[in-house]
Amino acid sequence: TRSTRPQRMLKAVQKNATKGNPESVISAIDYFCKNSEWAMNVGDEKGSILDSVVTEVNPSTVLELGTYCGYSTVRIARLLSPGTKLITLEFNPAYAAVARQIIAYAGLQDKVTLVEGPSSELIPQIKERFGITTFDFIFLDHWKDRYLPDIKLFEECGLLRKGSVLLADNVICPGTPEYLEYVRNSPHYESRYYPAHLEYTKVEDGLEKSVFLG
Ligand SMILES: Nc1ncnc2c1ncn2[C@@H]1O[C@H](/C=C/CNC(=O)c2cc([N+](=O)[O-])cc(O)c2O)[C@@H](O)[C@H]1O
Ligand SMILES: [Mg+2]
Repeated sequence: TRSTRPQRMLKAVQKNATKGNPESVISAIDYFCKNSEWAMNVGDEKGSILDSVVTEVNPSTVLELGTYCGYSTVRIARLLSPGTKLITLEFNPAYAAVARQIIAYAGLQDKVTLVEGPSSELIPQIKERFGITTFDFIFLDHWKDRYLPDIKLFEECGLLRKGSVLLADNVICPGTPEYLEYVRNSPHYESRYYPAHLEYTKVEDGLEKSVFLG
């Protein structure tokens, strides 16, 4: 049967990137998406903003929602200080299988815990399963209608502390209007929009950074 786009993306990484070199994996995926097939990775422009926020926060505990092929997982994990690991949630087993191989190709498997399953089920289990009390940094890039219910789940499960940073992809395109309205109007968050473009296109999109105020 015909291969899937994630499988073709993995082949492009194995062909064009250098094993153990995260930068070359990122470049190989961006090249694939610009020259072969568009794919819903955060991309290079928004990826640079992601890099700067991760560097600024320098988090000890990190959560990503929506691994997909692991592009943003690699971007984040490559910046974490030694001994820090990130947890990434992905409920599609086929995507998770590709992501594990791309993360391993980058040599970052020891800095990543990929958990297969839906965020709604996994978020309430995180404290006991991974010994995490609160997250310093959370990257949201899964189904757009899950952003709002999942941020409320973070609050209910006590996974946020004063200063926790949430960074959300696609707040303009495809758009997450309910989430934006919530974080921009809630007295419990200080929110800021980073304008950019939808990955590999000229369409407007951007990232919303929201700091939990307690
Ligand atoms: N509740 C959940 N728990 C765990 N994993 C979950 C989940 N919901 C979705 N996922 C996974 O997260 C990824 C979905 C991303 C949706 N992004 C998108 O739909 C998207 C679309 C465009 N676009 O259309 O231009 C551009 C973008 O940057 C995008 O992120 C997929 O890998 C999916 O399996
Ligand atoms: Mg996205």
